[in-house]
Amino acid sequence: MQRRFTVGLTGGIGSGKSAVARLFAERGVDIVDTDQIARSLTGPHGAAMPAVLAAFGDDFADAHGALDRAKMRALAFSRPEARRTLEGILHPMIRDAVFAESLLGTGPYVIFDIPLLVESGTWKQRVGRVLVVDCPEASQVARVMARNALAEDQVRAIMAAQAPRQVRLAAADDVIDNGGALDALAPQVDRLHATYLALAEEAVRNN
Ligand SMILES: CC(C)(COP(=O)(O)OP(=O)(O)OC[C@H]1O[C@@H](n2cnc3c(N)ncnc32)[C@H](O)[C@@H]1O)[C@@H](O)C(=O)NCCC(=O)NCCS
Ligand SMILES: Nc1ncnc2c1ncn2[C@@H]1O[C@H](COP(=O)(O)OP(=O)(O)OP(=O)(O)O)[C@@H](O)[C@H]1O
Repeated sequence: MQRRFTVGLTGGIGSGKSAVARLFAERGVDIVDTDQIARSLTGPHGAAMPAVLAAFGDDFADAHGALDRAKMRALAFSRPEARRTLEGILHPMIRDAVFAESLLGTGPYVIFDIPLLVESGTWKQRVGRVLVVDCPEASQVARVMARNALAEDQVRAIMAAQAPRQVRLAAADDVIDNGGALDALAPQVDRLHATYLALAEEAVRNN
C-alpha cells in the first residue's frame, strides 16, 4: 500500500491548529486529528478506558464511563509521572488509530494534526513536512483562558509540558503566523496548499 504525502501540523496549545486544519479541510485535504482520537479513546467506555482506570483508579471515570477530563487535566499537568503514565497508555493507541484513519481518505494529501509532534521523537520521521502554527505565548494564554474558562496558571502549566516556541519553530519546514486576526490565515493556507499539492504530485511521480 502506497502512503499518501503527509503533512504534520503542530503548534502549542491554543495556537490555532484547529482553525488552520479547518481551512485545509475546506480545500479537500484529509485531516487526522489526534486530539479527537484521544477524546474518543477516552470517551464513554472508550478503548483506552480499562487501562486508564486500572492505572489511575475508577474515580477517574464519570457517570457515563468516560474520562473525567478536568480531574485528569489537573493531575497530568501537575505531576509529570502521571502524565507519562497516561501518555504511555494513549500514545501507542493514538498512533495505530492515526495510520488506520489515514488510509481512509481520498484527498490529494493528508494532514496529521499532532499537538506533540515536536515533543515525541517518532512523528517527525513519519511525515513528509512539518507545519508549525505560531503565535506569541501571550496570545495562546488569552485564547485558551477564553475558550476553556481556565486560569492563567492552568494554561501555563500545560504550556510548560510542551516544547518552547523556539524549539518548535526550529523543527518547522513551514510556519503559519497566527499572531494576527483569524482572516489572515486563509491566504497563508492557500499558498501552502499549492506547495503541498505540488509535493504530493512529485511524490506520486517518484513512487
Ligand atoms: C489531559 C487531558 C485528559 C485533558 O483533557 P482536555 O479536554 O482538557 O484537553 P484536550 O484533550 O482537548 O487537549 C487540549 C490540548 O492540551 C494539550 N495537551 C494534551 N495532552 C497533552 C500532553 N500529554 N502534553 C502536553 N500537552 C498536552 C494539547 O495542546 C492539546 O491540543 C487530555 O489532554 C489527554 O488525555 N491527554 C493525553 C493524550 C495526549 O497526549 N494528547 C495529545 C495529542 S497526541
Ligand atoms: N487569530 C486568532 N484571533 C483570535 N482568536 C483566535 C485566533 N486563532 C484562534 N483563535 C481562537 O483561539 C482558540 C484556540 O484556537 P484553536 O482551537 O484553533 O487552537 P488549537 O491550536 O487547535 O488549540 P488546542 O491545542 O487546544 O487544540 C479558539 O477559540 C479559536 O477560535
